[in-house]
Amino acid sequence: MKESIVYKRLAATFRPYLKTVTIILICLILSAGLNILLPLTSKIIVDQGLLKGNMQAVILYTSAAFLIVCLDKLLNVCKETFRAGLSAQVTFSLFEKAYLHLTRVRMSYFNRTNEAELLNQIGTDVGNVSRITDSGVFFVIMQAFSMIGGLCGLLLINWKMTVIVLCFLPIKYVVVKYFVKRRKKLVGDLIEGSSDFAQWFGESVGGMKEQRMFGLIPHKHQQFSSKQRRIVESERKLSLLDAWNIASESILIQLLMMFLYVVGANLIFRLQLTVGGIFAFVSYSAYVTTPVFAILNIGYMLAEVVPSAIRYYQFLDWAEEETSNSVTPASILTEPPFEDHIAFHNVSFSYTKDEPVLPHVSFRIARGEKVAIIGANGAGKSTLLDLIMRFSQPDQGIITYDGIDIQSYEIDEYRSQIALVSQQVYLFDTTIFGNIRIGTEVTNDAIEAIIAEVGLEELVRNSADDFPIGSNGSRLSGGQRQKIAMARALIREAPLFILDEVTSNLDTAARLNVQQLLKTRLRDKTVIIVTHRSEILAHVDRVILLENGEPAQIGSHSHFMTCHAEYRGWVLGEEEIPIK
Ligand SMILES: Nc1ncnc2c1ncn2[C@@H]1O[C@H](COP(=O)(O)OP(=O)(O)OP(=O)(O)O)[C@@H](O)[C@H]1O
Repeated sequence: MKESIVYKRLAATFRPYLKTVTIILICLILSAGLNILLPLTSKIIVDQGLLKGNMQAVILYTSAAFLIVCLDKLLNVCKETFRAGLSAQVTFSLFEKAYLHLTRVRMSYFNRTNEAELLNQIGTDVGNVSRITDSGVFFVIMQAFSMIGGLCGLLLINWKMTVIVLCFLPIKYVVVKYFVKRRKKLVGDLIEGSSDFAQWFGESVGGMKEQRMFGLIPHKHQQFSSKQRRIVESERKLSLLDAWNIASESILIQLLMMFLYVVGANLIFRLQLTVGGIFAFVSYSAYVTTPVFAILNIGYMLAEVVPSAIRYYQFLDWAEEETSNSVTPASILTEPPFEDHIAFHNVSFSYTKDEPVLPHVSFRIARGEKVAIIGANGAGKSTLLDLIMRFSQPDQGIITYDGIDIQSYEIDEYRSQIALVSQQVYLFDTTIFGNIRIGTEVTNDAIEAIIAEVGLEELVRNSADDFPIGSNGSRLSGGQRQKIAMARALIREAPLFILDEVTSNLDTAARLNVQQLLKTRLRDKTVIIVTHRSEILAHVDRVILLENGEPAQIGSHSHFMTCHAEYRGWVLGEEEIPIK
């Protein structure tokens, strides 16, 4: 992304707050105007008051200077009030945009990025980008205004000395340019290192059990050291660079002062300049040099903002949103009635080019039908469900819902017609009731009825009403988590019910419960269930068999049990082996 585009987009960030920005600018202009008067009053106090013994002039002009300072400080408080508000609003809106984008990006985005990495990336980028509303930036703007006044003041006092001040500016330009270039590189390294560390950290914490089980801690510690060292080294270099930048700036300013005092003294000795004049000149020269330093230094500050802004805008632009339908917005339908069937028409899908997971899959499931999906590990069962859920999109072919391409439905309305219990359940850190109620407005009685049906009664009876289940249900067993996931799907009363390997953690009684549900609560619903369990397969209407890279085969459980040896193996392999 070009830097010019980044600057344009950063400028656009201020567009909704033009009124606030205008008030801040007015405060800055007034403040700069007042400040320009100060060296003049000092000059008059020295030349007209102190050197001529005129007490009246001293009192009058010191009072004027006092009033100017008071007014300036009041303006500063007013400006800060608006600037702090602006800064808070910009930070909020940048974060909100990023968060809302995350809620809409295609699910495949999360395969590439873990939570820790995401939080680090968005937090760093929003923090850095919102620095454009820092007081430092507005200070630079104010300095630009006072520079013009300062230059007029210098020319009024002595043009020869003004030339010295102006000759000094290119030297600082070259020095600052060098520092900006170095800083950009170091900040880029730091961002990359932090993001790499965050990704590693997220993954390491996620696999903490495995680290302990397989004795990986020394190896992980080594990785930690090298990744953290990269970050602290970049930070150390940045601090050092800052120190050199400040030192070079101070040295250059002092050098300029030295020249000004030597030349100024020469002019005073030849009576071409007054004593008050040299003091006023030195003050005005600071008005000219500080803004130029500050304006050039803004590049130094932007060196931190730009890499973050590039990454932030790339995230907004490149992570494609799932709401960007392939059909035209005008043809989007809001209410999928699901009165008839769901069908795959020659659907192909692959995660990586030329390696189709699902090639040319076609089938039709009528309303109320119970269909099982079976296949070896990696055959594409979960992928097929993701396509139905619109977490992924087919590369070829279409999926229809009542004869209409599912992409044509408004995505939230479409998903509201489906209740999914996925293979990897995610539960929120709230109560059991809170997890079951999620996203619905059901009564406690309805929840209690579902709890009885999925076999969670005992757990609920033995735990307090406000028992928090922990992050992702960490205080529950695998089977209990699966039952909660079942309950929260059942309560949605959606016409299409999808179960992905839900029996994996369930005991015999709970599996029979699922079988029972097919005949009771799910009797009129369309059910798609991924399972290898014979007690469930025996109760479905049809089975869709997926084999790696092959088109789907459709038949009944008894048909596959007689004609498909591998199928028989999967099913019988799932039967419990009796202990002799
Ligand atoms: N996000 C992904 N990116 C790349 N490849 C993937 C991704 N998810 C799954 N795959 C690959 O796609 C294939 C099908 O995976 P899928 O999870 O659909 O299989 P499955 O039949 O549900 O397997 P299982 O019985 O083990 O749950 C596998 O070979 C897997 O490696």
